[in-house]
Amino acid sequence: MPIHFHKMHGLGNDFVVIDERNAPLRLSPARISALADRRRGIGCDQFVTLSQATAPGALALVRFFNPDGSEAGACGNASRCVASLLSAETGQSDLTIQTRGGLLTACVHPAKEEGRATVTVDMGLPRTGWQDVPLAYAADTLRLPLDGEPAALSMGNPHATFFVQDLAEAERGPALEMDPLFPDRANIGFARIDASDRMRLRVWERGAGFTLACGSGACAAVVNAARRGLADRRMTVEVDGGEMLIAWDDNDHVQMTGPAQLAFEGTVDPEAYPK
Ligand SMILES: N[C@H](CCC[C@H](N)C(=O)O)C(=O)O
Repeated sequence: MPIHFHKMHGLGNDFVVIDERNAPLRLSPARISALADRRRGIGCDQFVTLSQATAPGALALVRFFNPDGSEAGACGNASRCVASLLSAETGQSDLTIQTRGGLLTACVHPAKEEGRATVTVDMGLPRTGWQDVPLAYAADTLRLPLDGEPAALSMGNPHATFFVQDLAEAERGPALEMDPLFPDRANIGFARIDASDRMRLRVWERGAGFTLACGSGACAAVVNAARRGLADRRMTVEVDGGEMLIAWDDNDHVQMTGPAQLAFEGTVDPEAYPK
């Protein structure tokens, strides 16, 4: 049976969003991977499903899948996109979504253009324990025992941030994702601090490769920079696809503000893809 999907993006980090709140689809990882394929499927950096929330007050349970079929506990850019969809559906500008990483509240700012919104998501508390990331063994998450001494934390998904002068170092991303220090693999960020309130960031995403933007990676990079005393708690993060504003508030929650854009809608028959 053909199903409806939204194709959306946040700063070029792109998503297929499927609403299965009324009819659970139970797509297998192989099928998600096939649908996410850019040549043989619809193509996306993350495949996103909305199902019935189990937490009171949440509008949907939102799950994020990488093109390799693995599941991520958090995705900042997709959270903004889903919030804008649910806001259009309900008329609410403040809303809550449930993710594997926890409950997230979002504020959808009044749209200036059709199909494009600016959204702030409270991405919650960064978790800096070595078991939170997780790491394979106890180590200081402020300076991991790896060449370049990245800092690591969880935003609901694992991130390591390297502070570099030259973004060409990002070519180390693929090998670092698989480093034995990260039993669940990790998203690997390379941040160049350009001013106390500005950084340039590239992220090699676990299960997805380089993307034009990584919201949770931007949150992690700003928190890690502040923890290391390298920059302010509020920064503009420039990624390949544009800019996000990240603020690590006094209550330690991380607020992420950026765009959410609808590209197109369509229908697809999942049965036509390998199981
Ligand atoms: N693009 C996403 C992150 C996806 C993370 C995923 N690659 C993982 O395995 O954790 C973001 O905007 O936060």
